[in-house]
Amino acid sequence: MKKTGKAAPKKQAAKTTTKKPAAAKTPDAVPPKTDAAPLDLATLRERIDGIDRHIQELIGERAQFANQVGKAKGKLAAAVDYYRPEREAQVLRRVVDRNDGPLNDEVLVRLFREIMSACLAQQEPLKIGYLGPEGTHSQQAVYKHFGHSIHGLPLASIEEVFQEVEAGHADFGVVPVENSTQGTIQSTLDMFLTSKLKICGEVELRVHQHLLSRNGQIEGIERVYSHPQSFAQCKAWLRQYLPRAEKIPVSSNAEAARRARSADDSAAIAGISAANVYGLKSVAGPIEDRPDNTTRFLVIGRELFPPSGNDRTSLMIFIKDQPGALYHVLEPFAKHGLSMNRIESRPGHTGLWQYAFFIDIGGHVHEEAMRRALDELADYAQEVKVLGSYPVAIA
Ligand SMILES: O=C(O)C(=O)C[C@]1(C(=O)O)C=C[C@@H](O)C=C1
Repeated sequence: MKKTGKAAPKKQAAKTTTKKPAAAKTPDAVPPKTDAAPLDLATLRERIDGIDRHIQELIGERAQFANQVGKAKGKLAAAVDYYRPEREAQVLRRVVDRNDGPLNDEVLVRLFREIMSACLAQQEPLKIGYLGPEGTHSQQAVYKHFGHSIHGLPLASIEEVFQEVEAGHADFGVVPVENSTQGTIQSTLDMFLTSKLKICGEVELRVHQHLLSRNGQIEGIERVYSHPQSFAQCKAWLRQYLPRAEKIPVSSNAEAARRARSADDSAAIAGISAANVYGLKSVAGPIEDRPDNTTRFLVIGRELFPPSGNDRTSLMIFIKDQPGALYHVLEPFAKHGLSMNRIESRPGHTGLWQYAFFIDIGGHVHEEAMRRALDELADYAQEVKVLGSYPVAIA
């Protein structure tokens, strides 16, 4: 959101107990007009100093209560046992509901996530595995979901992220599962064919790609490194501006940035955070062909968490080889008022031409409607695996 730069101060410590009208949610909402003369700079800063003192006291107080909540949970073994994604989702939804501007929902959710992240890290920071190296969009997704008070473990592959969580070396993992421009990341879905891990969260990240190079100049660029997904997201831009440059696919955008830093005639397509990590300059950006380019990531862990009130369930279903089996498998969800957001089939690795259906349904497996639907479809399914029930992504 663009700040308005208007001098009028925000209502001081406004308590908003009622839900705001929809119109007030516009990102560019300006502070209310008053007849009072604008305050001078020194007075404004004095007010800000006062508010900062107040915010700091409240954050300290909140951290103390969070610590007591931790103690009330009893003597638990590790940070992962204190983490409650369903509670975090409820806290953040309330933040969104209360938001009266001028900061937008995304900004406020980010600030509150950081506060909860710091509160939780008082016990011990969570260890989160992701597809590294540092500077990837996966790392950004980790911070968006868990805040910065965590210990990030950059790993070499999606498979390794699963392995490290399974082995208990990481508390959770964050893996990309689909992109709005490029579709499913099949290697992630395939991991669920054999993995026992549960999906315990989802993160949606607007992905902005930049062309990065050592000197920030487009002239003289002979080759471009990037992950194949990122090349595909920037196809039209590359065709227009660098049609003759060699395109070299590598394992991650961060790896592309690492290579581009060693020669002036090379560039990388990567997120802007890779520019900071690898000391590169932005030649152009954002350069993705679709401005709403978004990647959805899954948070994987070892257990299923209780409902948050607005959840999604991911299932993997093998159907019986008989007429109408897929129809009968899907019918109970419609009957019980559960909406299906996504269906995808992948070779099941169980026999020739056998397919696994990956299905996302609104609701949680601990809820009655979902339990009934799962009971009813059992007759037509060879196998049903609940991959997880988790809070729907927030802002
Ligand atoms: O409510 C809890 O169970 C807490 O531990 C507190 C808190 C928070 O800061 O609000 C911290 C970590 C949990 O993941 C959820 C919430």
